Amino acid sequence: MAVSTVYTVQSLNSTCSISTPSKTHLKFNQKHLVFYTTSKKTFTTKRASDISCSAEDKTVVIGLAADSGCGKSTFMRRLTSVFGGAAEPPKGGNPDSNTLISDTTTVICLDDYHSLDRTGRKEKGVTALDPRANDFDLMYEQVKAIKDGVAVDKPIYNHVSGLLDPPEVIKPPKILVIEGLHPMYDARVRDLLDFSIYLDISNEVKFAWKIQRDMAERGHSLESIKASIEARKPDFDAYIDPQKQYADAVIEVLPTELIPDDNEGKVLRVRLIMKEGVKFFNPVYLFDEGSTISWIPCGRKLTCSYPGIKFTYGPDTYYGNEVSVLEMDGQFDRLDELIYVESHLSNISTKFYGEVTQQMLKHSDFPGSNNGTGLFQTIVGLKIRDLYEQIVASRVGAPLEATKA
Ligand SMILES: Nc1ncnc2c1ncn2[C@@H]1O[C@H](COP(=O)(O)OP(=O)(O)OP(=O)(O)O)[C@@H](O)[C@H]1O
Ligand SMILES: O=C(CO)[C@H](O)[C@H](O)COP(=O)(O)O
Repeated sequence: MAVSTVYTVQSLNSTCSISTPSKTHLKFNQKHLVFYTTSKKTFTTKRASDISCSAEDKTVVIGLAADSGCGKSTFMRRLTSVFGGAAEPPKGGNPDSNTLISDTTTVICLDDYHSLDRTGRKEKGVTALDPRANDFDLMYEQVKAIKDGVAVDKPIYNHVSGLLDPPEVIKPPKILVIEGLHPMYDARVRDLLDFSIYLDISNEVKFAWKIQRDMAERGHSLESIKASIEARKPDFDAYIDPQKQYADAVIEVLPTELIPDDNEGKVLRVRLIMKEGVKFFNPVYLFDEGSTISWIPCGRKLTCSYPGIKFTYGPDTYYGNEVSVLEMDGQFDRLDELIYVESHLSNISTKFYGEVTQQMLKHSDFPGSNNGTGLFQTIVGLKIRDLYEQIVASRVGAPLEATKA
């Protein structure tokens, strides 16, 4: 007889209210929770989306969207560093796993939800950016399950072989980051996100970064890089780029305006676009919240060589939403002097004076450490830590969801 039970899922961190026969065992198997009777025979299955779990200890889910080669991995390294501890692939697992696990965070790559492997995409004539090459039902079911404290068997897309490998177990972490092409594409997945970020790299800059990586590190020719960018563009414009309208924070990377007709693409103008009114997220500001400010910090306290550095800050609208925008054009000559800039920024969610500068110095070898990309990625990392801590604090004392009769 079915009875309503408040069920603490074994070895997981959540309490779920599920209608089951008493003394059943639970296991998450791809899209479904499988209920076993004590004799271990499969009794029934239930979709993860039909289960309600208590808020306590629920995984906080962060979405990071960007095209390939746009700095997601670099951003992830900065983010996990803010929480301390190294992020590593699952121990003893598939060496080609795309997952990175640290004490606090688990980063999963949404490429793992490609439903078509490399050959399948070629046969069907679709790119990996096309929604038809991705399994959004499974993505939703599994992210929902993890958020509810249930471990999942997540598939692995192997970038070396281009095949779908056997799945790996993902246990619910404190913070789950879903990074890739489509974290905000499917409305159901989007609704699971506690915070979302879009890395918006302009075509000129994307091209320069791709050349740097794929020519220097992967031996691709200039023509093949150009052809790959061109081939992806229609699907990028149709399916990836529109996600930025949903992001709580966008890091936009553009060519500098400090050098007239610059075509080198080395000096960057970076804009941190922060949505107003997002729960647990207070946008960063320069000098005076809500004002419009233009600031050139170069002089006695900040060494700047040509073309210098310019900050701007102010309110704006972005896809119909009220936002605050902090912009940095130019690059730092001396990273230790960043403390001067840091001391003029507010709401940066540091735990001690100079934490942004410390993080930037710690990872001075990461790409973008001398400009706004590194600075704003570090700040967003600190804001995510703050958001996580606020969510956890808000849950203390939150009542368990009532058991359904
Ligand atoms: N802020 C930056 N400044 C300059 N170059 C950068 C920056 N971020 C990334 N790059 C360049 O772009 C390349 C790709 O960066 P990264 O691996 O972080 O991107 P990704 O989005 O994770 O890529 P993929 O999805 O293809 O694995 C780096 O090797 C580097 O050459
Ligand atoms: O856009 C991508 C996401 O990073 C990749 O191109 C996609 O995952 C397909 O992978 P591969 O190029 O290895 O077949």
